Amino acid sequence: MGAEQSVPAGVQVLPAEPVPAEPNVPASSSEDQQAAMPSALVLVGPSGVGKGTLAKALLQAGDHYGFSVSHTTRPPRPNEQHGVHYYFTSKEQFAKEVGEGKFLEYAEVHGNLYGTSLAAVRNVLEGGKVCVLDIDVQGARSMRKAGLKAIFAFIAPPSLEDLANRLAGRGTDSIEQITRRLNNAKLEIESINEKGLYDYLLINDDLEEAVKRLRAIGERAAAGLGPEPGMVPERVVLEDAPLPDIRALTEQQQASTAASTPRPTEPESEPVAEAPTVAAVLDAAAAGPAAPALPVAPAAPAPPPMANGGGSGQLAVEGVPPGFEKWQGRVALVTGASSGIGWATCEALALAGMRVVAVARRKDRLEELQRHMHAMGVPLVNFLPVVCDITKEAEVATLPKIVAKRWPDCGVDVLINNAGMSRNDASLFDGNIGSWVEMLSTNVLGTCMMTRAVVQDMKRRGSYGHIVNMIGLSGHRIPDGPQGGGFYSATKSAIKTITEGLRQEPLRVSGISPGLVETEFFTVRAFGDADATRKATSAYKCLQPVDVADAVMWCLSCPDHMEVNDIVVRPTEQLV
Ligand SMILES: Nc1nc2c(ncn2[C@@H]2O[C@H](COP(=O)(O)OP(=O)(O)O)[C@@H](O)[C@H]2O)c(=O)[nH]1
Ligand SMILES: Nc1ncnc2c1ncn2[C@@H]1O[C@H](COP(=O)(O)OP(=O)(O)O)[C@@H](O)[C@H]1O
Repeated sequence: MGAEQSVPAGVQVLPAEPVPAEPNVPASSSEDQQAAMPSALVLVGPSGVGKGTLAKALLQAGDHYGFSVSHTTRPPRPNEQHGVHYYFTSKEQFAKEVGEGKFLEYAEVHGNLYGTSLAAVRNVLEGGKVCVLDIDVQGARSMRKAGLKAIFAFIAPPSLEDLANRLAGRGTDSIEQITRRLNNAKLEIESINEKGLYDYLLINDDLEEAVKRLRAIGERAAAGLGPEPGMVPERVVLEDAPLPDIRALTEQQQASTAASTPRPTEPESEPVAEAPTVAAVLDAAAAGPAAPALPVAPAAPAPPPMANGGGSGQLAVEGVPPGFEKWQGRVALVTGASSGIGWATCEALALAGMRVVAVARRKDRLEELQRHMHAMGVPLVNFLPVVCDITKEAEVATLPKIVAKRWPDCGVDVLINNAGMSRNDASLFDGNIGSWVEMLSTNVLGTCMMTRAVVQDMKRRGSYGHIVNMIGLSGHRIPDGPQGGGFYSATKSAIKTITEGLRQEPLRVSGISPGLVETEFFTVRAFGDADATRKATSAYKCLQPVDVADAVMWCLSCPDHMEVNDIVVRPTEQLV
């Protein structure tokens, strides 16, 4: 295979070269032993590309193949049978079995959970057969890390247009689901460039041809042979072609099968016009009237293994507090995400499986947060950094649109109003009015505008979530009057009142009131004097941002009948 190759517009991936003849190299005795054991064959690729069809063809081709039946929380399609296509299960049961260590890997895909159980793989392998797995990209990464003896084949569509046609033609998914699957497809296709993830790239253009090629690969797996080298191009360049009109395609498909097939009910919402890459979503947002969003760095290699040894599957197990499962795959927006409590909260939410929108003014800090997320093993598909000033009405109003563009059938379910600031020249007696305005704009108006934008969006979607406001200890007492604490405290008691007021809405609202937390708050208060934080926080061990993030997670994890209204936490040694 050559090195980097460019691709004409509209053509999505480079074709892989045909499978060469078997290498005529005599096997060593240890290779003989290895060869006695068939390996697994992992099929990965976007929804609708034909993995299921190819797997079925393989299984029909000979009895040396067995299928690993996965578990899923998605509802069965009309033609699907429990125990044959999937083991269909509830979220609660899935979570319980994750806790029991039943799964080799699991991941959230298109909003549902899917997992490969040890038993499913063992059943096939113990019968001496090649275990065929149909899993998503995250699952493939986890399986690679787990060291499963397997050949990994990425199945690509000839074009996104074809993929859309197949999804629409299958008639099993709503327009919203097809849109979501196509949006994910681009990112999934980009995973071909992750070095060492796949052994083969197979374009499922002509089905017969694709089956033939897959059977040749399957023969190797059956013989316990490894993959041939060089079967994935050095680099696949994905042209950013607009997504086909899904609604029109679906209508065409339905018209052609109208006589025999009942018309599926169409959701209310409009499909998005295109399924851009991560960078394109953000670029498109940046081109909007306001709220310039952050262009994402080029795709990085697969994240390093986490300290807990987890891939995406384990991430969710280790990071999820009991009761938090209900938020997995849903969207949280955190303001003031560039440092301190906001940063720590983004991290906690993402590690527990939420999609996180990180909002802040400082682009460089958001870029750093993005790199940090990647290093922690958070799939970047779940992270949306947005440069936005919460005191600017137009920018705030754009945020729900940016979120909907990135995750089409989603909206903000959890809002963490964390951004807030103080100034040390804002005493009530001779304070700088500019500093008063700044505090009022950020702490009160910013919080209210953000809340308004999110609540209106929740109303529109008919889906109410949870808002957590950083009230702060200053919402309860006046700490340092001479330094202007009076004005700052006034803004924070406003947040306390606003938090209470929001409880009138059908959403859940919580407040958190931390005392001294070791953050840049004090540096900002001192107009950038970096030493100010050290001075303010060195007398005793202060709270850490992660302590407050833990409190946020607890608020969100409480059972539905329980609403945490305000948590007051101080460092043990803080007296006032
Ligand atoms: N990680 C993982 N992914 C799975 C598993 N089972 C299925 N998937 C993937 O989940 C995605 C959605 O599957 P499904 O809802 O059946 O729709 P499909 O795209 O039509 O096959 C596909 O990419 C599957 O490959 C599993 O056990 N683990
Ligand atoms: N090479 C191909 N050409 C045309 N249609 C195909 C091809 N491969 C699969 N299909 C069709 O595409 C649709 C999606 O295939 P499916 O196996 O369900 O995909 P997946 O399991 O990857 O989601 C099915 O209707 C299938 O018959």
